[in-house]
Amino acid sequence: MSQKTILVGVAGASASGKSLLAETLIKEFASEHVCMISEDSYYKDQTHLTMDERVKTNYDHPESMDHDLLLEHLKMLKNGESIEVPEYDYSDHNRTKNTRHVEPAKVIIFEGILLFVNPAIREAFDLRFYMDTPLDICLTRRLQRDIVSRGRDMDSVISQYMATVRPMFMQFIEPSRQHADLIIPRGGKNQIAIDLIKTKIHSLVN
Ligand SMILES: Nc1ncnc2c1ncn2[C@@H]1O[C@H](COP(=O)(O)OP(=O)(O)O)[C@@H](O)[C@H]1O
Ligand SMILES: Nc1ccn([C@@H]2O[C@H](COP(=O)(O)O)[C@@H](O)[C@H]2O)c(=O)n1
Repeated sequence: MSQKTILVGVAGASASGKSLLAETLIKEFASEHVCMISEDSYYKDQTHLTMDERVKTNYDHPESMDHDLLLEHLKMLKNGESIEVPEYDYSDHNRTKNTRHVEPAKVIIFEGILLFVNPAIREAFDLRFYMDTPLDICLTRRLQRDIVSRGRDMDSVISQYMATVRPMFMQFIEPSRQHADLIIPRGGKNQIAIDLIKTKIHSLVN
């Protein structure tokens, strides 16, 4: 593909609405080639660990991510090469054996909590957005989502939140907002923000 791929990064707290914003943008660009990749696909392989050990991993610390592979993939997409994105299983706390083949589309939206922490990774994005959603709303949404879709119970969500999710947000994620081009309040249903982002992406694509 000769056309340059625009790489968009959406960061913010867990359950702040990153995926919803990305999915909304994909729908708005209906006829064009836009796709989404989750940073969660780049959690390190944990096949060598037992399930008891995997449960104890701090999934909100940058060390839990294979950011080397993510950076390599960002560079490959920019060079017009396709990538094989690992598939992640939250119930197993591990990558599966499957991958998703992703072609260098016109626009690729990456969403993830730690995307703006590593300088080389954040600089690979043409546009950087940060979801500014109050933490109490994020926790309420995370409780519902993790129990319904990620195989968790209320006690495990709350104890993980207190032990790692909130402290790592304070240490790494919240400070990384300074690297965003645009800070988005009111989550993934903020239609004015969506319209502004669409206009900017259109101007970069054309
Ligand atoms: N503005 C919103 N209003 C209502 N529910 C929302 C809103 N934004 C996100 N959600 C819901 O909250 C949950 C977490 O949102 P999601 O986009 O998956 O967060 P993230 O990708 O940041 O972890 C999902 O179930 C989603 O549908
Ligand atoms: N095995 C795992 C892997 C990740 N998490 C949590 O996911 C959150 C990031 O994903 P979002 O879609 O919420 O942005 C992160 O806060 C991790 O705690 C997990 O619980 N288990």
